[in-house]
Amino acid sequence: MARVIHVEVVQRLESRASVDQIKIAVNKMIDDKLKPSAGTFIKRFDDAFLVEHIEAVLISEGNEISCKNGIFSEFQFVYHIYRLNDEGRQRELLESEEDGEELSASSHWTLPCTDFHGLWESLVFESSLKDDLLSFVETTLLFSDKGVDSNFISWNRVVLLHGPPGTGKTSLCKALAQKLSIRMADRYNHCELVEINTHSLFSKWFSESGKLVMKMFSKIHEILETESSLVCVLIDEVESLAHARQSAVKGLEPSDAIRVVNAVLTQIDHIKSYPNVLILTTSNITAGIDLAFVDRADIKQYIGYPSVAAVYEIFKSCVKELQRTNIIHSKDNLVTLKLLELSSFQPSESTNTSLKLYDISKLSEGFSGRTLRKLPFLAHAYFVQKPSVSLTEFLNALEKAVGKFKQDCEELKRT
Ligand SMILES: Nc1ncnc2c1ncn2[C@@H]1O[C@H](COP(=O)(O)OP(=O)(O)OP(=O)(O)O)[C@@H](O)[C@H]1O
Repeated sequence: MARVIHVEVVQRLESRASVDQIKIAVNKMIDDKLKPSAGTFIKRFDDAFLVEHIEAVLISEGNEISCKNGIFSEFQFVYHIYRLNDEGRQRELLESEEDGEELSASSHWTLPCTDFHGLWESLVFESSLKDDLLSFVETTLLFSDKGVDSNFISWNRVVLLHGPPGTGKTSLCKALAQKLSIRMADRYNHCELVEINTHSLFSKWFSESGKLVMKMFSKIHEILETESSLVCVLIDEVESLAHARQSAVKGLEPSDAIRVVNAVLTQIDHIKSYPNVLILTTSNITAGIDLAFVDRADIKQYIGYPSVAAVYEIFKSCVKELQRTNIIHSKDNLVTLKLLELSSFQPSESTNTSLKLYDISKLSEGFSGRTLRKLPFLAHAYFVQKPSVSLTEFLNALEKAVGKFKQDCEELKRT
């Protein structure tokens, strides 16, 4: 059986080339290249047609794909050719009839969009977490689309990602929506991500806020009426809905609060009946959240702190970005962790810098992804302070930044 390889091609907005023309040109590029790097965007092309029409190509699956030895013939290529929407975030403002004040109730993106381009690839998790999540959701949408009776096989379209702060939950939801819009473009020709701003919903209590929530959801209903549209609704920190409801019940919040929460929950229940909706939720608490629709989520995925291997990959991607921008001027490549393992972590000319980064990664275990992505910046700000450095100098600075960060955390704990 052939293994599927996804070839995601970003066509330039102004390009009028046909799908077939693009497929032929990209296929040739794959054949010509000795080792197209799987999992990273290819942005430089030799072929004039590709330069004119294509922004980037991404080949997913498999790390060691080499075409010269014929391995490619065992794969089946699935092409996803798309253009990136560059309109950015559209805020939906709701206006109070009472005093004309505006409330930013939700944000919308038409997908796939520039804002989330490459987000999926930038997130590093254990083994197959991302692929499993994508397959779960694809199956969910397929079952809904085919009208499988949920009395026989039960499933629903709710995903809950939970875990400590800064571990990439929100980013993963947005990246997942973007990936679906690319991979399922055959089925859905319009895809939208709607992020409900729960915080701003509770920031000010309008007496008519329940009505405003209904107004906001009526637009989502409108999109959902078109079968070929997919709407991904993101509710970040879903526990804030449960908290607000509990506080309201205990009389700690104004009665308007409960009106907003109930309106949101009722609306979620309504839109859940559409087969072309996906509800993505995140939470920083792992204990049960008192909300029925979350409780019934099929996919409850814990997202924890990155392992040493993931830390290494995250740092490696940061180094690559600093090399691309010439802040690190030496072009020496860091090897993959797999290669370090194969060399039994033995120091050699080709592994020394990678081993240094591996040691720094071990020191950084237990940090969130958000902290890890900030550390290279802090390393430069505190310990480099010049426009361009060698990789070794930079790694020394990174090690110091990790030490300083740990010390700062300790001091914070003591105060
Ligand atoms: N596993 C990871 N791999 C790569 N980058 C990560 C990872 N986790 C977090 N990040 C980085 O940290 C940033 C913050 O992540 P995000 O806001 O998605 O986390 P979160 O879990 O939703 O946090 P919070 O609960 O505080 O909202 C992201 O922009 C991303 O760059």
